[in-house]
Amino acid sequence: MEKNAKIYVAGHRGLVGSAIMKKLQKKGYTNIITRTHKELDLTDQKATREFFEKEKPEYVFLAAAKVGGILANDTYKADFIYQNIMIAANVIEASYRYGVKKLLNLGSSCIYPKYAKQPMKEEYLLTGELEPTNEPYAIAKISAIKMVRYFNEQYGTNFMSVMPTNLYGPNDNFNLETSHVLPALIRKFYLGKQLEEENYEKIKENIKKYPLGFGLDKTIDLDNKESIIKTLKQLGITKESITLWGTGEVYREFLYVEDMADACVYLMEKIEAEEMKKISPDYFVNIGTGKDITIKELAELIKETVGYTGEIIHDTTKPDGTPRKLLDVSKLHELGWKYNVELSKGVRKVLETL
Ligand SMILES: NC(=O)C1=CN([C@@H]2O[C@H](COP(=O)(O)OP(=O)(O)OC[C@H]3O[C@@H](n4cnc5c(N)ncnc54)[C@H](OP(=O)(O)O)[C@@H]3O)[C@@H](O)[C@H]2O)C=CC1
Ligand SMILES: C[C@H]1O[C@H](OP(=O)(O)OP(=O)(O)OC[C@H]2O[C@@H](n3cnc4c(=O)[nH]c(N)nc43)[C@H](O)[C@@H]2O)[C@@H](O)[C@@H](O)C1=O
Repeated sequence: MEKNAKIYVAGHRGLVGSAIMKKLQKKGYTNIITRTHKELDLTDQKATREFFEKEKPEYVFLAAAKVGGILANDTYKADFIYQNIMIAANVIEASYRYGVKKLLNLGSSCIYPKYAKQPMKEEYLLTGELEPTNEPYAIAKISAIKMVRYFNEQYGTNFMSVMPTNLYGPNDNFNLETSHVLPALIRKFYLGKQLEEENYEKIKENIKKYPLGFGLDKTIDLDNKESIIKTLKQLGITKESITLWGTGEVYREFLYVEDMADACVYLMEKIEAEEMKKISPDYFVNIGTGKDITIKELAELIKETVGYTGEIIHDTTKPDGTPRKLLDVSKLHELGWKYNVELSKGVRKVLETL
């Protein structure tokens, strides 16, 4: 990729998109184009084609998607399947139609079967039933992977996909209704700690910065201590305890988003679709650390890091999701890339941004 190549980062304000932007700017790329969701709704085929026709990007990072944690995926199933299929279909087809040189499509580790053998190799795709809580999202992600493959096969495009594990980092989604587990737990323990120390000003600041979700932002009175305590209690956050969803017995793997951005730029710079085809006939590679922990262990790590002294409670009325989804990252290592930021360090870096 030439330093003045025209690069389009779709989803540039999101967790991954913003990290890719920072990485590209740091590496001296000077010609990056972006559009906010408001400026360009990628579920709109006409608008997407008009954008590509006008701007003619040479390289595309497809990091725009409707994304959320287990509760959001389980609640808004139609939105997750429709919006993600449309975004992928429109961007991949327009990239072919307007001659994009190379496209990197972001999938997800939840494309693999619920009970896949661990660690999961790229070839395990579509070898078993999916995890119901995020089946819509997974189907949309699998469709995008297959679109990349079949555009390459039929039209000779140079497109490829990556399958990241659970990602976290600065600029994450901290809305306690729609977020993933890691940002949710960092925020829950952080707010619990402020309650222990009666730092109501810090709590007020945090709630002004990030929505709580569940409609609570409309009902909380930030100038009333009782209202703050009552509202946080509804979210399972008190001085005495923090409530987690599910049994806490399931395993998850976590990759710091700056590592993810580094891997995406590395692959875009160094790998062509034909090389990716040697890894998988569907032109994709897993991206992760190759290490996982239980949600219980994750909660203990975050509790320690934050310095919260209360108890941990498990609300087993909430879903666990898939029992484990550890990625086999041996192919990624063969391509010459390895993760850098350990979980304990990444958690501390996120805590600093709260
Ligand atoms: N976070 C994670 O743990 C993982 C993420 N991924 C994948 O990485 C990619 C990026 O995810 P992540 O950064 O976490 O998600 P975010 O939600 O942080 O960012 C997604 C971005 O896409 C934009 N967007 C959503 N819908 C549209 C639309 N219709 N038109 C234009 N823009 C839109 C959002 O804008 P706005 O907010 O304004 O709507 C947002 O800026 C996704 O493909 C996701 O599936 C894969 C595995 C794990
Ligand atoms: C990233 C990837 O993977 C996502 O699936 P997931 O990993 O199951 O999502 P999750 O991070 O929300 O949950 C992980 C585990 O953690 C538990 N858990 C405890 N306490 C909280 C909690 O407070 N919030 C959340 N969200 N989970 C909690 C929760 O019950 C579950 O057992 C897809 O949605 C999809 O987005 C996808 O592509």
